[in-house]
Amino acid sequence: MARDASRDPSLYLELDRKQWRELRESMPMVLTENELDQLVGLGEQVDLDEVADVYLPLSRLIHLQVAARQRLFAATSTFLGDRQGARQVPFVIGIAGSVAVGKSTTARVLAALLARWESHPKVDLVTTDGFLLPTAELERRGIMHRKGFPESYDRRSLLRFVTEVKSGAHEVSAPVYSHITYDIVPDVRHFIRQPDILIVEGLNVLQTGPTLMVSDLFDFSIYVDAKIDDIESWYISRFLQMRTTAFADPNSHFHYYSSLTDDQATIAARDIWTSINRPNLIENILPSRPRATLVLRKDANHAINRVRLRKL
Ligand SMILES: Nc1ncnc2c1ncn2[C@@H]1O[C@H](COP(=O)(O)OP(=O)(O)OP(=O)(O)O)[C@@H](O)[C@H]1O
Ligand SMILES: CC(C)(CO)[C@@H](O)C(=O)NCCC(=O)O
Repeated sequence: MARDASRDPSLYLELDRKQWRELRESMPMVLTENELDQLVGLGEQVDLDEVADVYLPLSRLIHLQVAARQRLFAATSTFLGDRQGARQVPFVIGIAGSVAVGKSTTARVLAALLARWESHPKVDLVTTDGFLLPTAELERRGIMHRKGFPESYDRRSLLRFVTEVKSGAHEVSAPVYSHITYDIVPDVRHFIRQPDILIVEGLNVLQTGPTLMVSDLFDFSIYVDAKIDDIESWYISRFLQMRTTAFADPNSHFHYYSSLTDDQATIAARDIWTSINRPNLIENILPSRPRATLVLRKDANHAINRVRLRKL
């Protein structure tokens, strides 16, 4: 059996929440309860204690790394004899993890905290959903049932997009995905204009391959982790809740599900989980976990109680 590098104690530091929280040092709490409520997704349970214990130390670590990374870029610039002097290169953070694990909430909370630093106030967030192939193309390729798998994305466009942002392009745009229509929104773009920090959130962003991939451009990466059975139950309960929220919209691709009973909806959700999202987690997402700079591990109640940091 292949050796699992993530078990090598010399590469990683495992900390429980109490140990991690001490690394916050004097970072002030900069979010109010109200601001936090706007950031937390359906079914997620981040509270101000978790922001203080988990996200503030993380914001401090990333802030230190942004400064260090600028010095590294400056070294290359000196080597090249670049007379313009070093420019600020956007710092790119990848956030990976299963469907329904809470990546987008993590991304939004982190973006809000990082934007409070004076030295890097402009933080942008994109999700790789926008780089899914349009439904018509997924159908043409016969892979509608593989949505979220690596082959369902336009990976070349995603790589080009992040490369352009990092190269300092004045304006770069990404396509936009709608969970309501379950498809790319025609003629709508998300514009990014020279951010200090770009967060790229998506299931498979930590994947590597024989060619250059978006993961090669990350300066820091986070994997949001939990037990598979816990994520399944979060997926199912979010699905049940969506009957009266997102699915209730007559335009929703899933509108039909809004009229299902609890039992019927549970069966439907479990079927989607078992046939699409779980296999993707096992085959593609979990194997990318050892690569993450930081793993945030959640317990069944969604609380982040363990952190694993790659120190080398
Ligand atoms: N079918 C849907 N209809 C409407 N909204 C949806 C649907 N599926 C997911 N969402 C919402 O879209 C956001 C992102 O969900 P998505 O499935 O892309 O990611 P996820 O991996 O489940 O996200 P997360 O890890 O943030 O829970 C979440 O806030 C979720 O509540
Ligand atoms: C859009 C993705 C792929 C990722 O966000 C996901 O939410 C999705 O639609 N997965 C396909 C199966 C499902 O509807 O859960």
